Amino acid sequence: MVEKNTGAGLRGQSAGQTAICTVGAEGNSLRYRGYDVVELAEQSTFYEVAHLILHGELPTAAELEAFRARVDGHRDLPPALREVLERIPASAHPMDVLRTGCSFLGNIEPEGDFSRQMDVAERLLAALPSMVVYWYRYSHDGVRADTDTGEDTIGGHFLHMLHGTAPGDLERRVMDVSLILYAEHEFNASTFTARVCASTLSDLHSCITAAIGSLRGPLHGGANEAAMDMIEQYASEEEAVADVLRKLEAKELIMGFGHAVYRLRDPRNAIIKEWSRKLAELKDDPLLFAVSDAVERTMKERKNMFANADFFHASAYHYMGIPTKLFTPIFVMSRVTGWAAHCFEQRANNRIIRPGADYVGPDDRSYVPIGDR
Ligand SMILES: CC(=O)SCCNC(=O)CCNC(=O)[C@H](O)C(C)(C)COP(=O)(O)OP(=O)(O)OC[C@H]1O[C@@H](n2cnc3c(N)ncnc32)[C@H](O)[C@@H]1OP(=O)(O)O
Ligand SMILES: O=C([O-])CC(=O)C(=O)O
Repeated sequence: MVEKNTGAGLRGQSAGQTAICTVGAEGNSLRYRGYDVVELAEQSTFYEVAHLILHGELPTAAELEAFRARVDGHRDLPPALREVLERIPASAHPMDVLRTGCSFLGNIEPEGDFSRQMDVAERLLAALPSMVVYWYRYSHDGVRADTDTGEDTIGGHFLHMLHGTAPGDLERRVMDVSLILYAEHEFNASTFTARVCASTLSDLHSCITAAIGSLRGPLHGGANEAAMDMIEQYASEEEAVADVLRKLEAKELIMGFGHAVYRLRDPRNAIIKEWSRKLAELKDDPLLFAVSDAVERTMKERKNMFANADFFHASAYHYMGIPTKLFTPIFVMSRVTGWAAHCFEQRANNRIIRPGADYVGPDDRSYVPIGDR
């Protein structure tokens, strides 16, 4: 008989060291290279945080300008990549589009020597938003969207390309905060995927492509889309509460709740929740926020469970007119910084990642020729 695997999902086990990020000894806080994410979300910009994660330190004013100029200068897409994107149907999931786009870029702009790893990371940071919106606008509206938006933030660039007009200041700031919150999270599933790939000394495009595939699932990054699919069904708070209670009774998962490492709260939730509230006010459209709030209260009261980073991202993105299927790609646009930094860290002190396994299959037996079976 197979015994219950108490170490399932490697939960609670250390799989190595990192200097990039920690959720703290209590698993209740989040720090990027020592800086509290709450402080970063209040005071910094995503470009500063991306520099911190990729280059190890917050930039000086001159370093920030140089970094921004390098990244912004990489937004355009080569014609061969545009052709590939134009062939992908509107029915595709944009996470699959990013997976293909990232992989294709690895063919036409290969990393080659690892000394080019930072160039590749900065190129991907700039190109992924252009890639996903270029495909979206072409496949859905027949428009070849201009990658030259003149926007000086990555979130602003994404919204401008998507809607064809400059976003408002609130939307620009919400996108920047969202990208800060999603940038890095220690040994989560997609980052660990990237590190396993890096540990074979593979190229950075392969590591990031693998990580995109891992983030796509609804138990990880895909939860922001799954949360939206749920909350948009409810016409009132009462309807939301009744349906969540029914789901809990049926032992269904409520997407956007629970966490593999946090036990009391996800520190990112209160931040994005507040921005979602501000957007609801700005748009004079309180329903989705009220429904989300009711779901959060019900989960706390009935299950003692808290919302994770994904839950209020759903309403926040929706208020900014972002189609649901582009939610998880925004996570990619940010987390590419964390993934790349982890690959660099793995490469700097590498040993191939290859855990053991407890064998629970049949005892030894002899081969039986096919005619005798
Ligand atoms: C940015 C991010 O990636 S954050 C995560 C995003 N994912 C989600 O929101 C998906 C919904 N949540 C989940 O599926 C899980 O909470 C995960 C995947 C995040 C963590 O999984 P685990 O570490 O295995 O969860 P954990 O051990 O805390 O689960 C304990 C119990 O709570 C239940 N539970 C966990 N999450 C939920 C949920 N969202 N809704 C209802 N019940 C839940 C589990 O089924 C389990 O019940 P059991 O003891 O009867 O089997
Ligand atoms: O750490 C995790 O398991 C998931 C998560 O919150 C993240 O990747 O941001």
